[in-house]
Amino acid sequence: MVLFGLLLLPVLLLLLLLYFIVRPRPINIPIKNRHVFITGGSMGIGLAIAKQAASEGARISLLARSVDQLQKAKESICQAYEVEVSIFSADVRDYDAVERAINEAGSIDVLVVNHGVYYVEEFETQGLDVMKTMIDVNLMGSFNVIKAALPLMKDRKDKGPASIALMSSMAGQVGTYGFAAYSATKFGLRGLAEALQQEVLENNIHLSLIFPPVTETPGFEPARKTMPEITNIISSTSAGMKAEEVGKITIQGIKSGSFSIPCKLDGRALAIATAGLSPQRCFIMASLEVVFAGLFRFVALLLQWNWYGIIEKKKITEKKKQ
Ligand SMILES: NC(=O)C1=CN([C@@H]2O[C@H](COP(=O)(O)OP(=O)(O)OC[C@H]3O[C@@H](n4cnc5c(N)ncnc54)[C@H](OP(=O)(O)O)[C@@H]3O)[C@@H](O)[C@H]2O)C=CC1
Ligand SMILES: CCCCCCCCCCCCCCCC(=O)[C@@H](N)CO
Repeated sequence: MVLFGLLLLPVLLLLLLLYFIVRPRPINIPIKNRHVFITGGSMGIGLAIAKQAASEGARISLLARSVDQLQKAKESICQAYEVEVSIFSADVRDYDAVERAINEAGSIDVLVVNHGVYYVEEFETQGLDVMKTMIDVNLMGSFNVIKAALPLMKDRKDKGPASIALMSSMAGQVGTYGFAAYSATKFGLRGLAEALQQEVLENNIHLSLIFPPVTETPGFEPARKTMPEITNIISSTSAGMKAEEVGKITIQGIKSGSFSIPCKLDGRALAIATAGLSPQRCFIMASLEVVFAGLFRFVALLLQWNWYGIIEKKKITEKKKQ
């Protein structure tokens, strides 16, 4: 009993301390009757996020390139929910086109920067042009969207809590074989989010980063077929998800104002292992991070041991074949 009390006391003190010091402070971001603008919202994870937001009574705007696909997405949302849906065709690499679309859409309460492309291949064979495409779309495209939206977001009428949510990936927490350029873009989004949060908190704007594992989407189909076997094995460490599940978790995470939004239990462990100096609003999660950091670092080292073993074996069998 006494021993139990002695163990419990420091945990309680830690919880109490973190309850007072976590920054930014916890926040809830309402979705109902607010304007949710989603890039890459015409299919896959983006469309799933749109449907979830629509089911909770938000006004929806979708941005992507293909007008056909946007039209289909709009129809599928309007069939299921009675909400207003606007669509905008623009390439996120074209700043002027993005700015025009966003100005037409009007002040945004929740900006979901979800668009993205992924081409999976070893660094040595992947062309620089393909790498540059990923950087231009995933990273510069995200800068373009936020740059165009921020002035309007700051000027929003209701001044209620607003959100900028960026779609990263587990490959934005762990550099993964075959994902050199892609991982770089997704790690890049984290730097952007951490820095920008410090600048826009005074405007009641709150950043989120979502870290899904492999997810069944139209875009993932071709990627699955061409990815190196080692990439397939390593990325299978975390079980795949359906776009609808990621959509639900994304909206839930945004509403609860979470900075990091992992998608499953192992994702939560990975978020703790890679917490670094990122903000944490929830004192319970903050306490878990403090207590479990060492243990999850150990698990991470075991994973690296496993992955490097797999890579070594594959390279040996490849050499034997030659
Ligand atoms: N699927 C997965 O396994 C995972 C995906 N992610 C991330 O989730 C996000 C969505 O992925 P997913 O749903 O699979 O992707 P999809 O390929 O299924 O859909 C991508 C969306 O982005 C749009 N898009 C692509 N390029 C541009 C561009 N240059 N300008 C404007 N819009 C563009 C597409 O429309 P259009 O082509 O018409 O422009 C489409 O709406 C991406 O950021 C991805 O990196 C993260 C983890 C896992
Ligand atoms: C300490 C606890 C650890 C928990 C397990 C960690 C597993 C990491 C696996 C990395 C998978 C990367 C998949 C990205 C898929 C993607 O982004 C798509 N675009 C793919 O095409």
